[in-house]
Order: sequence, then C-alpha cells, then structure tokens
Amino acid sequence: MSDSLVLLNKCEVERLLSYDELIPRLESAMGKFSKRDSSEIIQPVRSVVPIQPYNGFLGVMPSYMAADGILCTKMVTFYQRAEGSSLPSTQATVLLFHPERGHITAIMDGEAITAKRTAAVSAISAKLLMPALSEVLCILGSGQQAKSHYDVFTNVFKFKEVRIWSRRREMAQQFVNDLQGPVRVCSSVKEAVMGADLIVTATGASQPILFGEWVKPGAHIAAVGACRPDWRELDDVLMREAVVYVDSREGATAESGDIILSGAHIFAELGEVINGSFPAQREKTTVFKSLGMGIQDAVSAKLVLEKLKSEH
Ligand SMILES: NC(=O)C1=CN([C@@H]2O[C@H](COP(=O)(O)OP(=O)(O)OC[C@H]3O[C@@H](n4cnc5c(N)ncnc54)[C@H](O)[C@@H]3O)[C@@H](O)[C@H]2O)C=CC1
Ligand SMILES: O=C([O-])C1=[NH+]CCC1
Repeated sequence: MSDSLVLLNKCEVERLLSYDELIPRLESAMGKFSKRDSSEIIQPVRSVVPIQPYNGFLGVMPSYMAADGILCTKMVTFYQRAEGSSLPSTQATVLLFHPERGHITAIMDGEAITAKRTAAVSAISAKLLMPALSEVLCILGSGQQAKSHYDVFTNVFKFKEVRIWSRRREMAQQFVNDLQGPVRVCSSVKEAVMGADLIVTATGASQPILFGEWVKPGAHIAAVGACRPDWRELDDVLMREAVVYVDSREGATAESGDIILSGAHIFAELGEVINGSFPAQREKTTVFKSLGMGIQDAVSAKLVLEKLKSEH
C-alpha cells in the first residue's frame, strides 16, 4: 500500500476494529498515560465548543504518542436530542498525521471508533473492578453506546441474566429484537438495577437516573454518559459511597458533573490500577466514570490502519 491518503467509512472501520485486538492496546495506552511522562504521551483535556441553539457540543481531542509514532485528533459532536429525534447524538471523525512531516495520512469515521473504544475501556474497568462472581448485567439506555457495551460485555464475560431499561420501553424492545441473545426489558431503572452486579449507564440524561439506594453493595458501575460539568447520571449517595475510578483525573475534574457536583473523591485512574500503583477494590461498590480520551481514539485509529495495511 502506498503512502497516499487513506479514507475509511464507518463499515470499514467497524470491520477492521476487533475487541480482541483493541482491549490490550487500550490497556497499554491508559497505563502509559497514567505515568504522566510527557516525552511519551501528550494529551490535553478536550476543547469543547457549545453549540447552544441546538443543545450540542463540538469536542476536539488531539494526542501525540511519541514512542508509538501516533499523532492524531478526533473531532466529535454530541447533542442532547429530544425524545423521538431520529438524528444521531454522537458523530465523529478521526485524523491521523505523519508525526515527522505533519501531513494527514488517514481520515476515518470516528463513530465506530467512539462506540467500540468506549465499550472496550468499560470492559477493562469491569475486568478489574466488578465482583469476582458477576451474574447480572444491566444496561441503562438503548443507543449506540448501549449496543457496543452489550456486544463487548456479552463477548468477554458470561452473565446469567442481561437486563435493559430505556426511557421509552419500545426503544428497549427494539434493542432486544435486534439481538441474538436473551435480554429482559425492564419498566423502571429500579427494577433493572436491583441485584445487578454490573451496571452500564449510557444515556443522554442530565439529571441523575441511577440512585445509590438501589445499587447492590459491591456492584460495579461503568458510567459512560453525563460528559458535561453540569450533567448527571448518578446521584450523590452513589458517588460518595462508591470507590470512584476515572479515565483521566484532569478530564474528570473538568468535565464530569457526577464528580464535580457530588464532591466525590477520585480514588484512581484506570491506568494507575493497570500499572499497579493503586489497587482494584473489587469487593467494594465501584464507579468507573468514563469521559473518553484522545489516546483511546489514537490507538484505535492506528490499529485500524495497521489492519488495513496487513490486507494489502
Ligand atoms: N464516555 C465516553 O467516552 C463517551 C460518552 N458518550 C456519551 O454517552 C451517552 C450515550 O451516547 P450514545 O449512545 O452515542 O447516544 P444515543 O443517542 O445513541 O443513545 C442515548 C440513549 O440515552 C437515552 N436518553 C437520552 N436522554 C435521556 C434522559 N434524559 N434520561 C434517560 N435516558 C435518556 C436515549 O433514549 C438513548 O437510549 C451520551 O451522553 C454521550 O455523550 C458518548 C461517546 C463516548
Ligand atoms: O470521548 C468522546 O468521544 C466523547 N465523550 C463524550 C461525548 C463524546
């Protein structure tokens, strides 16, 4: 394959990106990030521009991983859509650059990357933090992230029961109809989460939908939505009682309403657990507050490109 510009659409990125290959690369990148060695990784907190009339945001997520030879940026728009809107709420494009020469080498769809890398990182958090015997998975939300989380969790782990709740029951039912495996549609968040060992919150909510009083002690929560400083998915009780892990301390303290507004203490980054500098307290109730990181997009895009090149 020549050095010409590579353009990849969503189907191609989806086909080339497998969880088996993605998960170890994300683990390694997050471990490196948590060492804060700027000669190895530079990743500022995402710049976000509000698009106020449309309840939306444009995020720019650059990163440079010197040792891996990756210079990358993702541009992502995310919106709070009205119930019933047919427009997607998260859309993205990823650009890879030649680190030495500075030109763009690849432009690829970022929606598939965002869906898969976010779910893969939640799978890493679950592997480290969910109870040793985890039988019940619960997913709140029925959109893109809910689907990628269902895919990776049912692939990587074995659950006896999977439950889903969505604010419109017919959307949850539609979600289940599109799948192979058995999933129980629940009528309320409380019904869905009671007794669950692993709970994924992947909604566009800006007020808490998950309350600590409903959560089984020792459960693990992968909290994926609420990516603005004034948005919430989890209530104060849960945030203050759980041991809280994040992807990046800087990102979480700048962008997470669940952390900022509850005053919750951040115990560790996932990368610090991967590096062994902080313990995985899996016997306690744990929250992994995910905001998304540029380096996660960067290693995903590099993997996509490598896979493509290996086919030629
Ligand atoms: N942590 C991360 O790295 C990432 C986080 N996100 C965030 O994850 C969330 C889900 O994203 P997508 O799956 O792409 O969106 P989506 O639009 O495909 O799905 C959103 C789901 O949330 C539900 N929802 C929306 N408003 C709600 C409310 N007020 N209460 C309860 N449910 C509500 C919708 O019915 C739908 O089921 C968003 O908040 C998004 O910004 C998205 C990408 C990466
Ligand atoms: O990391 C990411 O791409 C996003 N986080 C919140 C919305 C999009």
